[in-house]
Amino acid sequence: MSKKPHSVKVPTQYRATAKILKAALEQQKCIKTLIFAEKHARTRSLHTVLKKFSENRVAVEKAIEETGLLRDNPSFDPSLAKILVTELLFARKELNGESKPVQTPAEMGKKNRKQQQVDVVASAATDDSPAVIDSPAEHHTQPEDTSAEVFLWLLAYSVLMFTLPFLGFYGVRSWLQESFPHLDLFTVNCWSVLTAVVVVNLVVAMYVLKAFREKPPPPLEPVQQDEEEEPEAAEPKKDHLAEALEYLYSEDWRRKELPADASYADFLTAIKSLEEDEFMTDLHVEGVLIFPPKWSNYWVRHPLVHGKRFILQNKATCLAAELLAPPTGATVLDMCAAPGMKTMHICNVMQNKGCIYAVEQDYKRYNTLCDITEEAGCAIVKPIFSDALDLTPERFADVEYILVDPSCSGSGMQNRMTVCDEPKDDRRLQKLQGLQIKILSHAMSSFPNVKRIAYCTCSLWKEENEQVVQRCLQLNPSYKLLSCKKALRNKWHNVGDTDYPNIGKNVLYCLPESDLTDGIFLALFEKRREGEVD
Ligand SMILES: C[S@@+](CC[C@H](N)C(=O)[O-])C[C@H]1O[C@@H](n2cnc3c(N)ncnc32)[C@H](O)[C@@H]1O
Repeated sequence: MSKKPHSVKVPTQYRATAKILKAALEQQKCIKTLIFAEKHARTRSLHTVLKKFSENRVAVEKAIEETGLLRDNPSFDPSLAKILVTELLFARKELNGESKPVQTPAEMGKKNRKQQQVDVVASAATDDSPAVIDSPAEHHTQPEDTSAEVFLWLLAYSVLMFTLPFLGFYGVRSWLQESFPHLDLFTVNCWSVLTAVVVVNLVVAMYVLKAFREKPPPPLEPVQQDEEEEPEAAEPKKDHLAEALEYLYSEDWRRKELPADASYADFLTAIKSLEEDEFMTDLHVEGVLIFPPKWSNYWVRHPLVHGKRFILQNKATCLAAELLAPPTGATVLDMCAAPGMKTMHICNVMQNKGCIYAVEQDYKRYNTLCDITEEAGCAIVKPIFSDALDLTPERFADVEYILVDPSCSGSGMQNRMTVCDEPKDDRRLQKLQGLQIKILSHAMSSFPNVKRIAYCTCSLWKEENEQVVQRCLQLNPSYKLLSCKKALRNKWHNVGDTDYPNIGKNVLYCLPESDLTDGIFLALFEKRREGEVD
């Protein structure tokens, strides 16, 4: 065993990951919390290696055991050994750095790839006292009894997945998600496919919330748990997207870019083939970032999402504010606002300048609307607890832009059990349609200074969409439809049913199977000028 005159340190990333693993195993602490409390490391790579370890724990520990890595090197940190072996066998399949503890398994890994065998070699107990134990190439990554275990798990899993659908009760899917949070969305969605619910793996979309608060939120760095001091108030940075991109690059995300003249088909092809560590900026909505579906759980729990620096929002619903396009300083009425996702996005589009009346008739939901918009620092939002049908022209004479997003069947929502297996309930649809027509028609007839109205539902039924539009145009001839597709520079595919003349081609559908978003319907109306006819 030779001592190196100058030891080379194990890379911070491995040491940090090993530290987290140790705390998680010994103190039963939540890995996510530990990851985000880790100051100096790239949280996403920590997440990847730790996830791989938890998926392959049996195999990793078996490999360490059978090679005698820890037995022969008692001072080797067991957590570091687990991380290095995981990285080598199940993650990047190579190790960074020149330190002896890293170098020896790395060389071994090369040999291993050639021989298709696991040949974990122990290195030094510490950086300065490297010990190399060359083990014969007889240890496989998946020991036989592990395969048997995997087989049994798969069998049990398949039985569960094939049996549950026949139980046929609503909410099983959400029960699965709540009870087994480690099942990722893909797994849960696979189960839903088995139940004949058409669920696609939707891309993850989020946008960067501009710094609204007088005192800007902390910079885009992982939030420190034990942070005591409030960050210094400073001028908000101008380009929030650039700041977000910088943050993502520092976390090893790669941006996939398209040529400026890329079509919507090109865009869809590109997002379908996003690599695990790639993201894209959206083709239609400025500031929206698109990630592969597998990262949905990661982002849902991310501190920057919790801190409302990034707002996770289905891309389709971001189109409402994009199409309404109120300029900075405008006066907007959001007639059915809670919980406030679109209100917040409109506020972002307006750069928090102007005024947004956000109306909600359900008290609990109204409170959520108040909380969400306040937390996000949306200073221009004025929440109003009221029935939208009671709003009077006198009080809202200044309104120029209106969003109508009424209650609907929700048949386009992908996270529900009700997508395709729920029979069409004509009576319910008729009732909903009545309310939708009332609210949209009230928007069109009651406010004298309105320029544009966006109507949207998360339903795929024509009763709530084309038919509502048709009836409201009949009742309010002072309005005309604008082409949503044109507003998206023709970079869109799915429009409405052309059996509704002058309506189908102008309205827009987002469809899960083709657009990888929730199922959403959108229509855009403009007030005619004096004497204007078709
Ligand atoms: C589809 S949700 C709106 C989602 C919201 N725009 C968002 O993006 O977060 C419909 C909301 O409208 C509310 N609502 C329904 N009818 C209403 C009415 N007549 N006046 C005010 N709010 C109404 C419902 O209580 C519900 O919260």
